[in-house]
Amino acid sequence: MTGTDMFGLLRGGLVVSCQAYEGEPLHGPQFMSAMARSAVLGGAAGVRVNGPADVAAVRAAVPVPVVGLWKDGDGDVYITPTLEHALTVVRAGADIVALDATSRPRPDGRGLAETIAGVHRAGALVMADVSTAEEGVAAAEFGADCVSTTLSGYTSAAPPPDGPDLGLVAVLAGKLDIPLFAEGRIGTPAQAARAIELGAHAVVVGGAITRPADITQRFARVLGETRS
Ligand SMILES: CC(=O)N[C@H](C=O)[C@@H](O)[C@H](O)[C@H](O)COP(=O)(O)O
Repeated sequence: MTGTDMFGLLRGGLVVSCQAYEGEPLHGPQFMSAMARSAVLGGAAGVRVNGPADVAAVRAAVPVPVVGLWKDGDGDVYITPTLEHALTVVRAGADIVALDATSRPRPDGRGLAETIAGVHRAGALVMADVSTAEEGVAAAEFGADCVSTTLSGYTSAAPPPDGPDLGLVAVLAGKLDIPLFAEGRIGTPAQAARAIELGAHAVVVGGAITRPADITQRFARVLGETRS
């Protein structure tokens, strides 16, 4: 499938990020493929999945585009930090590889353009996860197929803000001529719709849909305040 076809399938739609970390009750390919199937039943146009095992299981379980990534290492750059990680994610079956496209140095010493070219040679598309408008524009110049606002709020020591960075969505939508994905802390359908109005090609939602412990905590905290 060409990039145009792939992004056509995602236009105006919802990509559900299905991720659970090691140690969490839902960690593991069987749970994440069930989560992805549930998302597709609910109308997801695509899914975003972490790690080769989950990517392979989800690829086999759903017919929609799979955005794959591999969070690894304890450095600043942890979303698909090297070209080798990216190629492993492609081999696992991802259509699009999401990778850190911030201006920070990558641990394998490769530049972003070289990394993107390597993913293209392996037959997949690249989603550039950025934190600023400048990084998004640079990623497009370096050959990324699409940009996502994934890392806004996560590159400094300060805790991330509560809501999504819709300001960045608006600015990048005005600067890019490749698809822009709004991602990060989108917590309500209204915020997702607003991101599309502001020019996003599609919206990625994770925790608000796929993290039941966090969702439960939001309710339990409020009730806890009223319990004696
Ligand atoms: C910053 C980072 O590492 N983001 C990760 C990227 O894959 C995921 O942990 C997020 O769940 C995903 O971006 C969706 O965002 P949210 O869960 O806020 O809807």
